[in-house]
Amino acid sequence: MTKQIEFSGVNKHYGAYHALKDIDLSIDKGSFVALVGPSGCGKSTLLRSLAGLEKITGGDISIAGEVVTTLPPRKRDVAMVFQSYALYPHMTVEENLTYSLRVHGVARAERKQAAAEVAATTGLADLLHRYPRELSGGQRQRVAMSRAIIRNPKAFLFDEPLSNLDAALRVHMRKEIRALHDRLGATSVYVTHDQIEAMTMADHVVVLRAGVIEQQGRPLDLYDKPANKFVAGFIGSPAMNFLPATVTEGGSVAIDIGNGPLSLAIAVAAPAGARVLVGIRPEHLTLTAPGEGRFDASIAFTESTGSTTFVTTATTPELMVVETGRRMVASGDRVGLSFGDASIHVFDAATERRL
Ligand SMILES: Nc1ncnc2c1ncn2[C@@H]1O[C@H](COP(=O)(O)OP(=O)(O)OP(=O)(O)O)[C@@H](O)[C@H]1O
Repeated sequence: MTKQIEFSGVNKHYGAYHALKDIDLSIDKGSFVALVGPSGCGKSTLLRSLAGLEKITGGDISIAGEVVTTLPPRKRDVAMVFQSYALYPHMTVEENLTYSLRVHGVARAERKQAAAEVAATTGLADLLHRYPRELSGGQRQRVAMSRAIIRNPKAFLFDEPLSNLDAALRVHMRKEIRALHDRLGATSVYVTHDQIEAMTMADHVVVLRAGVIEQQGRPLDLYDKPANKFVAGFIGSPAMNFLPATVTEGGSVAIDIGNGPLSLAIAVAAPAGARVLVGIRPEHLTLTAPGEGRFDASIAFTESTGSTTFVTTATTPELMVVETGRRMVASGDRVGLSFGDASIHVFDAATERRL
């Protein structure tokens, strides 16, 4: 695979604040990479550093084999798509699309042709004469993308482009952006705080926390083998349950919940007596009749969306169970809980690393 973008040892300080810490990241040509993490983790800073909108304070960034660390944004040949769309309100869609071509001295006829071609790809052909205020949110987002496409950049950089849209349109636009990426054979870097968006759109997900890459990999690899408690809790919805547990003499793990210690048929590489955290995803817990599961619990409350029921147990800590379909249980009911040992994750309680 050809590398299209490389961050090597990238650091960014805002005064005394260390916003990016030794970031090493390679992005394959043609791939769709999501940068995801909680507010303030540095994902926008990383994207803006790639675009040249922030000056990094250490390390290097390359685009298509060329070191661009000291180049200004316009010389990097990347196109940024923002959440705010950043359209010119006094220009029509066509003028917005062709603005960068006009600045670069491209002739009028050629500009018109380019706008018509891109508009045909993005479904804007009938809207070229309109002004941004005459468009819906989704259409404005399409104009913003079209304006990026028309420049034929080396990479598309998206900064939370869908956050202004309602839930249904967001789901639709995710597919549209991904389809466009595939059609163009583009390289895309996409910043989002929404792990579902990252998981569903990207080939490669990079999880950031406090300026550090906590883990990167294919979406389902992060789901199946989170490297630490943070990633385990961040990827997957609703979030993974964590239970305090102790490593037993035989190298197994005993959870302390419900009716006394519950031994799991797994082996961990930690000394007997070590404190660990057992992670179980809500979708890997199932409800049974009392006495027929691994342990019993009372139900604190239930929430149903019709297709799915979220059940919270009255245990310490409380557990979230996701059941598909409707479940005829109510708060106060006594139930059993079952799970397969293969679906268990174990983390060191002190370092929070996967064992
Ligand atoms: N110009 C600045 N001066 C000082 N600190 C800054 C500046 N810009 C960002 N920061 C800080 O750097 C950290 C990373 O900011 P960044 O915008 O990259 O976060 P983010 O992960 O994109 O968050 P969000 O999802 O909230 O946008 C934050 O703690 C932020 O307060």
